[in-house]
Amino acid sequence: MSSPALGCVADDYTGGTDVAAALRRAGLRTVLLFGAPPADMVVSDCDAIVVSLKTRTAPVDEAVAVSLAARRWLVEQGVSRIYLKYCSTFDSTDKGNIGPTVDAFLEAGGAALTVVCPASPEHGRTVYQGHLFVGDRLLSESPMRHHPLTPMTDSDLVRVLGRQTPQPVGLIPHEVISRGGDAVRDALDDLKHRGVRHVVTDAVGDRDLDAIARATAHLPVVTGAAGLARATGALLASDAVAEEGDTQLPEGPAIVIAGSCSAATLEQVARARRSMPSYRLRPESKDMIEGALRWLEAHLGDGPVMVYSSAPPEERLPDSAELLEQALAAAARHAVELGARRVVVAGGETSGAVVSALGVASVVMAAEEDRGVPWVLTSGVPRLALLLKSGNFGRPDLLVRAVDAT
Ligand SMILES: Nc1ncnc2c1ncn2[C@@H]1O[C@H](COP(=O)(O)OP(=O)(O)O)[C@@H](O)[C@H]1O
Ligand SMILES: O=C(O)[C@@H](O)C(=O)COP(=O)(O)O
Repeated sequence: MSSPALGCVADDYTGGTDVAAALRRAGLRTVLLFGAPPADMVVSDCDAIVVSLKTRTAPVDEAVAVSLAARRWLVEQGVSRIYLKYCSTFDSTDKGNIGPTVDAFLEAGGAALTVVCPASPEHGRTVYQGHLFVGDRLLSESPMRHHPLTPMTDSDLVRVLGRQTPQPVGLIPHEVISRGGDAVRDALDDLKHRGVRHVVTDAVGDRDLDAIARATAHLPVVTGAAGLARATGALLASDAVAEEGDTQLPEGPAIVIAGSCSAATLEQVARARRSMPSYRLRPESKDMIEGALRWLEAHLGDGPVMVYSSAPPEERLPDSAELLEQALAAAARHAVELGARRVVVAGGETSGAVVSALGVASVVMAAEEDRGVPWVLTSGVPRLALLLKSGNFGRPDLLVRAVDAT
C-alpha cells in the first residue's frame, strides 16, 4: 500500500473543505479530518489527507503547537509533502498565525524557503505586485476590511507578513511568473541564496498557479489557498479520477446555521429569509440560546429552517463573537437531536464551532454544491450531510438551493 503523497494542514474548517474539494477535483483520493487526529489514528488508501484545524484566530503559540502536531502526524502517515492552507483573503491579525506557522513548518521540514500564495483566481482572489485583490478591489477596500475577527486593512502581503515574522520576505512578480515554471524556479533559487524564507508569488490566473506548482514541486513545504493546492494536486494525480463511494445525501429535515457576516453571506441569508422560517440570534437578549432551542422545537420538520446571527457592521454587538458561536453550535446540535439530517453552515469559525458540537472527526467527500463548497457526509449514526460554506463563497441562492427551499 502506498503512502499519501500530500498532507494538508488547514487553519479552519471551511478552508479544509475548500482545499479537500480542490484536491478531489484534481483527481486525488482525499480524506478530510476535523480537529487534531489522535496519535494512534491511521489513514490508508488515499492520495491526500487534509487535517482541518481551528487555528486562524487562536493565540500564536497555540496555533503553532497544534499545527506542528498535525504536521508531525501527517509525516507519520508517510506523506512526503506538506501543504499549509490559509484563507484566500489571508485572514489574520498583525499578531497573526500565518508567518509563525510557516516559520515553524520550514524549520520542522528542514526547508530553506517556501512560497506564500493565497491567490485563488476562480474565486476572484488574485495577487499582483504582492497586493491581494478581491475581484476588482484591493483586499483593504473589499468587505474584508469589516471582518468581525480578522479585519484586513492592508493589501500588501509582503508588508502584512513582515509584521508576522522576523524572517526575510521576498516577492516574485508577475513579470517572472508569466515566463513559466523554470523562470520561477530560478527566481526561487536566487532568493534562497539571498536568505529569503517567505516568497510571496504573484498569480492572476490558473496558468500562473500551474507554473508556481511546477517550480515548487521539489519543496517539502508549500503554502497557499486552494488554488495552488489544486495545481499541486494535478501534478501529483495519476490518470485515475478520484473514486466515488456512496455519496447520496441522507433524507431528513434541513437547517441553515449562519454566523458569517461577509457580504456574500449577508446576501445569501437575505434570500434564505424570504424562502424559509428563520430565527435571528440577538446577543443582547439574556435567554438567547434557550429562545433559539424552543423556536427550533416549534419549527423544525415542517420544511427547512434557518438560525442566524449574520449582520452588517452597524448592527453587530462588539465582543459577542464567541457567545454567538456557542449559540449557533447549540442550535445545530439541538436540531440534529430533533431529527435534522442536512446541516448547512455559513462561516469558517461558525463551522468549527458546529462541527465540534456535533462531535464529527472525519467525513467522506461528496459533490460540490458551489465551487469550493462540497457536501461532506459523516460516517456515524445518524449519518449527516454537512455543507460548510466559507463566508465569502457561493452564489446568492446557495443556502436556499442547499436545503431545497426553492
Ligand atoms: N451579529 C454579530 N455580531 C458580532 N459578531 C458576530 C455576529 N454574527 C456573527 N458574528 C461572529 O463573526 C464571526 C464570523 O466568522 P466566521 O464564522 O469565520 O465567518 P467568515 O467565514 O465570514 O469569516 C464569528 O465568530 C461569529 O460568531
Ligand atoms: O481560502 C478561502 O477563501 C477559504 O477556503 C477559507 O479559508 C474560508 O474561510 P472563511 O471565509 O472564514 O470561511
